[in-house]
Amino acid sequence: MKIITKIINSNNKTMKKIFACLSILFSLFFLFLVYRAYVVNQPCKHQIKIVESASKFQINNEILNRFKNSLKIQTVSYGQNNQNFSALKDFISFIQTEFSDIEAYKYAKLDIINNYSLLYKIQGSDLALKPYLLAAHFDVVPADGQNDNWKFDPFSATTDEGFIYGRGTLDDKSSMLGQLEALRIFLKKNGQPRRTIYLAYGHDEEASGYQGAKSIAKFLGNTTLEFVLDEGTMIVEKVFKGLDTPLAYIGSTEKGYLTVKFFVNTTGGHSSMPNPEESAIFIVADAISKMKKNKHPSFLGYGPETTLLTRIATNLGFIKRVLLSNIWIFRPAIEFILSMNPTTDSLLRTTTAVTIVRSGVKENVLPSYAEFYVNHRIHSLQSCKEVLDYDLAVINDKRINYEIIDCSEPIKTSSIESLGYSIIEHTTYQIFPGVSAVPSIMIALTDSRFYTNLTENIYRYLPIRLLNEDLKRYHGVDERITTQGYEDMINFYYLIFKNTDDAHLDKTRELRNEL
Ligand SMILES: CCCCCCCC/C=C\CCCCCCCC(=O)N[C@@H](Cc1ccccc1)C(=O)O
Ligand SMILES: [Zn+2]
Ligand SMILES: [Zn+2]
Repeated sequence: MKIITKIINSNNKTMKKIFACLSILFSLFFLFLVYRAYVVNQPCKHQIKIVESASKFQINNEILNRFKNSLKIQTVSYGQNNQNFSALKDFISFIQTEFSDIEAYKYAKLDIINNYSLLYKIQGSDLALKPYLLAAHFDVVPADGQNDNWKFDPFSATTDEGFIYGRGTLDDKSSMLGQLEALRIFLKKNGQPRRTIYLAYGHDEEASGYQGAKSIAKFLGNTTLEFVLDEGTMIVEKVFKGLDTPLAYIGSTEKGYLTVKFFVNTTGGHSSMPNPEESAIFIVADAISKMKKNKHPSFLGYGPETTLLTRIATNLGFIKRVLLSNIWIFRPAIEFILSMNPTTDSLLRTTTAVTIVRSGVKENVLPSYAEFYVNHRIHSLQSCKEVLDYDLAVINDKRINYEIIDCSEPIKTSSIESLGYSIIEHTTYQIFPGVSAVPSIMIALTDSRFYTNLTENIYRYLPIRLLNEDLKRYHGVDERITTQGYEDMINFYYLIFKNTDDAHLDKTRELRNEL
């Protein structure tokens, strides 16, 4: 300020002219940034929710108890080919008993794929319309981690203050049971659908999906689908400060996946004569520390997160809207801010999580072996190989070996102009008025990755409203869903069946015009 005052008060006309020109240029540039934020970056038609909300069904105790009973069956996956197979069989019997009417429906067929996965097909009346597929899975992650102190037994399906607590309430039994309840209502009210429906329920999604969804995809062979809707991101409030509008994040792309085991063999010995340079544990600890300090690079401004953040900008206040509408110039500042929140940081880059560390056999023995597992979620602009090469460069220690445990390349981004996206968006506005939909990045893997040969239109989206702090309940403690949330889910899937049946390709634009 002192410099500006000095220039204004000085007799130096040249300085004054330069200052005046710079002030004009800065003002024009600022106006340009504001123009881009408020004129160029408009809430696109997708985000204008003028859709009438639909009449909703009330769920009764029978439907609620059926869902709760499904949660009590402990269909736990511990790893590939390491599952509670008897519980999976019990669950399949439960579903076949509780939804025997669907299986018996004259246009319905149920195939049990690879012994444990389920594929329902409801034959549509209009063979000119492409079928579509709703996916879910009924296996769950364990709920007995060392520090898992649940409020209630994770498999008791206890109801408390409007919430149903249990492993699988969010991930992913609610969508499976919700779809089946909605289908039962749809068939009763409307009879045979026009468009063929597939319901694909995997039994090992939490153990990679290689036995379940991958086998379902193989069974479907050359079937061409209009779209796939699987579990995924959801309606989340307050993902970051200043974002008060609840946004429906419809995952139109999915990050890749790479798990690498790094390990070292050294000489062991008596712990009374330790050599730090030869310590297997120190060697892996140094490697882990290097990985912590060297996150994978941010791709902000180059990947699908750019579209997402630019759309989010239209729901923010002035400063944040100007910032996020001009990522090209404010990239470093935006990166710094988004990197501080694990959820938003996961949009920017390939994430690195050290999830297992093993070494040692006895407290007075120097271990001769140590290993650690790194789980990466790969940004859509990277590949498994690039991520591994970066890890090896960061570790930079020839003593450390590696083994690739699992790898899945990022999935191609699906169009948001498709019938499938339009219907998911439209249905969201019908069930969740006041919500704005944005195409998002599915930061975890879903079974839908196995369906890329059946359609390009794959969306990962769970129709549930959560608060940001609820996200840690996924695979975490006190996973829960409100009874209202489960009711909304059933109504959402009912309208998916109805809207998909009413809309056909040339109606996409009509649907769009309604938005
Ligand atoms: C500003 C943008 C914010 C975005 C908000 C949405 C944030 C979403 C947060 C969490 C996503 C919930 C994930 C729900 C589905 C999880 C599916 C899952 O658990 N998949 C497993 C599959 C797998 C893969 C390999 C081995 C075993 C299992 C996974 O990804 O770990
Ligand atoms: Zn899941
Ligand atoms: Zn999961």
